[in-house]
Amino acid sequence: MNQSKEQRILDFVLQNAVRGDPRSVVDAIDKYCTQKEWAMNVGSEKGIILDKTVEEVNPSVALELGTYCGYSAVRIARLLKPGARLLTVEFNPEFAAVAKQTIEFAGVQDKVKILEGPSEEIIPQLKKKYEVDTLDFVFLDHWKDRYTPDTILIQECNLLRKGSVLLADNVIIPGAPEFLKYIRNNPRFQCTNYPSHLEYMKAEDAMEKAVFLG
Ligand SMILES: O=C(NCCNC(=O)c1cc(-c2ccc(F)cc2)cc(O)c1O)c1cc(O)ncn1
Ligand SMILES: [Mg+2]
Repeated sequence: MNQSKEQRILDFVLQNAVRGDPRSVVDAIDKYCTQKEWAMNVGSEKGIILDKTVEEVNPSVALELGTYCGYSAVRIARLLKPGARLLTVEFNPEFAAVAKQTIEFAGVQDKVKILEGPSEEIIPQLKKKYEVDTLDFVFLDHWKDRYTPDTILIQECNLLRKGSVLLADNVIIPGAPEFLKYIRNNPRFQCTNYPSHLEYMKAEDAMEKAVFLG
């Protein structure tokens, strides 16, 4: 049966990264996707914006929507303090299976829990089933037309607290125009735009940070 691109990326990580070294896993994926096949990881340039935001927030509980191969889960988890955790939601079972192996190879599996299923089903389970009180940090990187409904759902489920930080990937390409309109016109969020580029390409992209004001 033909290997998927995501399987090829994982194989490259297993062959070229160092087990237990998250940085080497991130670098191996970036190398493969630069030299061999493009893939929708947040990438190294936007990855620095992600890193800085995670370091600034220093979350105890972080949520990622859209795990894909686990690249950003490894980037986030490697920066978490002892006892902090990342919950990452992936709808696609093949992606989730690859991400699990990437996360384990990087050695951050104790900090990361992959939740398989549609975000609209999982978000309402976070408090009771996954023992979440509030989310300190949310990275939105899943289907771009889910950014707005899931941000509304997260608020309806009372998962944000004063100072919770949302960071959204791809607000220019593929684009999340409705999300930008929603979040920038919502007085309960303080927004900041971070211009960047599409992963592994020259095309312009950007990330949007939104701090919940309570
Ligand atoms: O999360 C799910 N898909 C990936 C979302 N992410 C993207 O679509 C994405 C796309 C691009 C992108 C940019 C330019 C281009 F020409 C093609 C793709 C870049 C990115 O950085 C992304 O993050 C998903 C799957 C599924 O089956 N069900 C529910 N959700
Ligand atoms: Mg993305």
